[in-house]
Amino acid sequence: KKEVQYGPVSPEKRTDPAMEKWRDNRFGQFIHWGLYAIPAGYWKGKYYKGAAEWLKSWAKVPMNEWAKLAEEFNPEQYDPEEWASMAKQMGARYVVLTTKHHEGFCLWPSQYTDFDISNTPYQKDLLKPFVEAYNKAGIDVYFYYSVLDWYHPDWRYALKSEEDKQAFERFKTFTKNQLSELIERYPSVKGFWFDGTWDASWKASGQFSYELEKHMKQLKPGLIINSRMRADEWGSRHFDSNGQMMGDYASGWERKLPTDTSVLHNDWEACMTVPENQWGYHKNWEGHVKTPTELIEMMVRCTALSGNFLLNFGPKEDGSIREEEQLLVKEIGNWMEQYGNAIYNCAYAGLEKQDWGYFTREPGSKTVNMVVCNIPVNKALRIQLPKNLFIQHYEYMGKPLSKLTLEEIGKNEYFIHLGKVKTKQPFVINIQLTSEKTDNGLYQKAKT
Ligand SMILES: C[C@@H]1N[C@@H](c2nc3ccccc3[nH]2)[C@H](O)[C@@H]1O
Repeated sequence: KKEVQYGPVSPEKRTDPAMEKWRDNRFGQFIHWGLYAIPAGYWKGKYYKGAAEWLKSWAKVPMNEWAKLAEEFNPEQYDPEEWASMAKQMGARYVVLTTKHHEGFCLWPSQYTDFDISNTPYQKDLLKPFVEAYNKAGIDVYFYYSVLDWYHPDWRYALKSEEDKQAFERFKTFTKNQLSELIERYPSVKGFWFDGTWDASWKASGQFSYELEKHMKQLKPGLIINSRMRADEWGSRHFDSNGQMMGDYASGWERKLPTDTSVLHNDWEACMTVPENQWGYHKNWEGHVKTPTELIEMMVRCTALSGNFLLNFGPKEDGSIREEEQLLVKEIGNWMEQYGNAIYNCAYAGLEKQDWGYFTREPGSKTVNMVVCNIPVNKALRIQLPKNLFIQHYEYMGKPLSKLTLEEIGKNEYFIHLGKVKTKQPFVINIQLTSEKTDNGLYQKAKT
């Protein structure tokens, strides 16, 4: 065990109401919006296939040229009420919006930089109406904030000289000032999603990130901060040098999902793009665009492993939402309307995973949700229960199933026979578990 002075600030599994609400939310909307939405993946007529919010880097654009984009940023179609109503329709219970991405441009009028919304034709604060609209829709607001800042003259990737160290001290003060400013200006914010914290300079600032997390939680008790914000004094990120998670939930799951129950030890969240790797708006998505069904299954997998799923949207420069994302709002929204109870407030059910899909369960409930994503060729859904549990009741809410029959096929082992099924989306079967074996003729031989 190593001596770690600047590791976790809060306990690993907070039980306060704010953290319980974070867990209950389960499904969130990520929004990446900034100057990068203007060029949208093209620079001087050339197409760049990399992530659009990184275009400055791919096209090697000098900052004084990139910063000129602020002179044309004027999102006249920006309508946060419309965004919030779409998020509500989709069933998102929280939202994470980029206040400042790696480009350093701030969507709010910051007193600590001139590279912000006040120096654009639009001028007005974008965050205030956003926070109001989403809160009014009952959706919790979180702020994404990139430590990495390509615009700020005192940003350093590494601390190689005394000059670097002095510059980075100024940069850390700037960072603390901006974060305090965001909490003070928008006090209903529920937490921060830090990014851009992989460089040596930040890894050498473990004590600072420890004290910054403490400072922010003193400014706003209950604040929720992701593990990506943190390094310890040894440069270990997300988890300190003794493996203790820093921050309030593990946020290393970017465009990838966990596959086993080892994640259960901590709260965690996976963030996901609709195309393979685009967060900011790109005019032409290349390659595979995930379908609503794929994204629904990812969300279910996260819930089944007690994690959150954060689905990304990249609004256009004018503030409008692209067609593909509008389709997701509708399709995912329909599914959540019918089956959201298998997601919200749910978590790992404690049952052995089966190939046909996922079990989810509201902690402490006797009802287990079977979210069926892959109908077996024999149309029989296998269930293996722990030895002291039995199925007392089972039902399907919704239409696609004609009838279900339950067959006991072994010790605490069952088949649910589906009969005729017609469905295009995953569906949910509820089973009631009981701890005593009731023989109410439920276990009739299956009529297959
Ligand atoms: C949530 C995502 N994190 C940013 C990002 N930058 C990266 C640089 C290297 C490897 C992964 C990265 N993810 C992406 O731009 C997006 O904001």
